[in-house]
Amino acid sequence: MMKKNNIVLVGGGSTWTPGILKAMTTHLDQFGLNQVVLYDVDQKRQEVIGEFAKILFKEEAPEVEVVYTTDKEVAYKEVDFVFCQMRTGGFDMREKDEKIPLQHGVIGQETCGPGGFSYGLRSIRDMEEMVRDVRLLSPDAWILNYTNPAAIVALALDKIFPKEDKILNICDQPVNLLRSYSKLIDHDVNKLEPVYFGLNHFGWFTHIYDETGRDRAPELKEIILNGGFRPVDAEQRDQSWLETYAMVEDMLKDFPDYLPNTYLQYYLYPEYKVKKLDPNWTRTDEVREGREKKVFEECRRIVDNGTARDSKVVHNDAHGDMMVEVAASIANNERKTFIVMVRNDGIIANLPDDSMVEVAATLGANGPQPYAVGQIGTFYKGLIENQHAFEKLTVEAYMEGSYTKALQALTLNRTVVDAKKARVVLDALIEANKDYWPELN
Ligand SMILES: NC(=O)c1ccc[n+]([C@@H]2O[C@H](COP(=O)([O-])OP(=O)(O)OC[C@H]3O[C@@H](n4cnc5c(N)ncnc54)[C@H](O)[C@@H]3O)[C@@H](O)[C@H]2O)c1
Ligand SMILES: O=P(O)(O)OC[C@H]1O[C@H](O[C@H]2[C@H](O)[C@@H](O)[C@@H](O)O[C@@H]2CO)[C@H](O)[C@@H](O)[C@@H]1O
Ligand SMILES: [Mn+2]
Repeated sequence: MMKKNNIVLVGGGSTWTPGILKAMTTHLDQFGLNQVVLYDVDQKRQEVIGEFAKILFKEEAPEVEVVYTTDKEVAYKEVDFVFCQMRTGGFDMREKDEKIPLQHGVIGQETCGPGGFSYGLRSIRDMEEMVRDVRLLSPDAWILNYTNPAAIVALALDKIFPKEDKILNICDQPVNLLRSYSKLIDHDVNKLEPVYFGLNHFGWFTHIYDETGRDRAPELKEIILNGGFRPVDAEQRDQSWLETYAMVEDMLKDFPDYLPNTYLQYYLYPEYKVKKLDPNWTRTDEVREGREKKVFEECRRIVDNGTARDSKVVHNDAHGDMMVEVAASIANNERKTFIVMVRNDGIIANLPDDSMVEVAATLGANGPQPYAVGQIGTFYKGLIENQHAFEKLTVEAYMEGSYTKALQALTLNRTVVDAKKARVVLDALIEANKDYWPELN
């Protein structure tokens, strides 16, 4: 009989939580549940989503106990899986991460460049605390992390907890791209086998094999070069995401070797993207007026009506499916393939062992078993080594409280480059983050 798991969702008041919970109710035959706990530091957000969760599970899976709390002792007690998706500082701080760099003529983005650096220094602190708290009450739980910037969080956790073998950092962007490719070639996504290398939000698909062993990447590149690229769920996307996917065509024209992750646009075309971005209206504004508003209004409506059966907003997108399928693959030792972050240790032969690379791996009860990538070409090696140096210096700046390392990190980042600009942006971010960052001297 399938094991029934106790899980906790950290960042239970997240805009993604309803979709993840819905995915849990549709995957109960793959991932058994006994108890779902939602934990958040924000009682108000947690209550809205928590009351929605109670209704959803009462209707779809009444045997599962649902609890929501702001008490860590309740949240982390005897859990099998921690799904972590916190946002330290909330959307107020995301807005500053995006707008402050843009005010200085530099890319302002949640996970890339100075914005990612800024968010990274906030996330590390809370993520470290979460791991320590979880380990006190659930020493054997798997910690599945989605908190961004996942690249920096993954590297920091690897440095702070080098012996941990039950923390896995994952991003849903590769699977979203894979789903979008599958639509372009009208092929079942579950029958496509990707070969992928890079860092999080900084990688490339080299091959997309189908079940006959044929590589569909050349065909996909042709389709995108001739007809552009749209996400699989284009109808639900805001304009900025459609523009982001469209940039894949530009990247392929310039660098036709591989299919790029969408986030590479910020590193390859920083000047072009800065001109396109508006320092007074960024992705945070779009999310606040769009997803956040819709999700909370819908959850309140469901709570008022006492039923979630008629809900269209709380849908089951790639994000929720992947989170549950990852947990199921570990819980049932399914050894399915996912693209995840792991310590390099020779997987990409000519990159530093201590980088946290994003590659395809089978996932089972003993964790990820990555597929070897081998040597990568000079252009990709150069880009990744530079980005890894940025990530490593960011983590070291946090751990050592080092202003110099922070300045080095930002100067190295391809979205900044100029050291004088790096200093101005860093000083502005220090001021904005004084309630969150360690002191940098
Ligand atoms: N890995 C990926 O590919 C991926 C995909 C989507 C979202 N995310 C990440 O998921 C997270 C949530 O995103 P969102 O847009 O829904 O943000 P959100 O602000 O709506 O949700 C985050 C929640 O975390 C809570 N929180 C903050 N600090 C906390 C802490 N220390 N402990 C517990 N809860 C805490 C907040 O109160 C908030 O309710 C972000 O980190 C985002 O970057 C990652
Ligand atoms: O700007 P946001 O808050 O909408 O999204 C930021 C996240 O973007 C990526 O996630 C995609 C995800 O791949 C897809 O499944 C779908 O649900 O949309 C998301 C974006 O809207 C990225 O991988 C995450 O790391 C970001 O947090
Ligand atoms: Mn991501």
